[in-house]
Amino acid sequence: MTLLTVDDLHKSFGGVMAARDVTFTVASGEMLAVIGPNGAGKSTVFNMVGGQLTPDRGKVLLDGQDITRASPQKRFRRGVGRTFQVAQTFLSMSAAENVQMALISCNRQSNGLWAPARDRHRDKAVELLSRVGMEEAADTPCSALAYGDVKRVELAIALAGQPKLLLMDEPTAGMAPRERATLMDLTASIAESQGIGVLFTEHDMDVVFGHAARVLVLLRGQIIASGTPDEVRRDEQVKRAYLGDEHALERPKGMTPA
Ligand SMILES: Nc1ncnc2c1ncn2[C@@H]1O[C@H](COP(=O)(O)OP(=O)(O)OP(=O)(O)O)[C@@H](O)[C@H]1O
Repeated sequence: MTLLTVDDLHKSFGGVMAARDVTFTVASGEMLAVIGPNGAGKSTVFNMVGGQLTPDRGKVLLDGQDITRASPQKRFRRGVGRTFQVAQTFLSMSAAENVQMALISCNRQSNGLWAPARDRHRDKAVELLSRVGMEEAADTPCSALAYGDVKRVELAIALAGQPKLLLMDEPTAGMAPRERATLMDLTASIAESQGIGVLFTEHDMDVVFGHAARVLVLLRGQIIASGTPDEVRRDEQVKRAYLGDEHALERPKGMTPA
């Protein structure tokens, strides 16, 4: 079922066409990666879906509803979630407290008085942490967790908003290769089991070709290819776009075709 429809988006900054004729869809439960060399327009497209940027032309529909001009907050309420880094100031709080804060905020309750809030949504928070395999770390301060585990908490925080569509900007940046695969396997299985569409940008080609169901390639603001990881990897235009980085599109060792 089509969840997100992006239709003919255009965006320019002064003389720079950062996005043009950008059209694609994301289905429920599908992982779609947006890739391209630096400056290709990935963030621009991503931010037009998230609501941080308004397109000059074109439409963004979620579940058939036009959200092109909706604020990020309104999109969030309609089901567009986004992963955010656990803020430095929240690192001293436990994993559960971080998720509880997200639940309090989603439920639009005051979080000004922390003491009474401590128990609010505790069970739900632990349940969300269990979905990302972090139940046992519920009471551990995020500052004491390994980086990959903090990323899982961030995923639980994003899930607190019950997103239909999850936007992940460079989700594995700064992670070790094995941690990257674990996080993306987890994301893919949650997306599939809960019917969440995932749109992510990523520079790491192992993550892209190992975890995306479909890949969209941008170059100078335009989609130059889209398809399965193998289709995209074989595409001559894509190979040329990555010229000078001839190993970027190689299949990671031991991987079978997607
Ligand atoms: N706010 C802005 N003002 C002016 N130009 C911008 C702005 N945002 C993006 N651009 C330009 O638009 C083009 C696309 O940028 P964008 O950040 O979307 O690319 P990207 O693919 O995300 O790049 P990277 O991989 O380096 O993050 C670039 O030429 C960039 O310089």
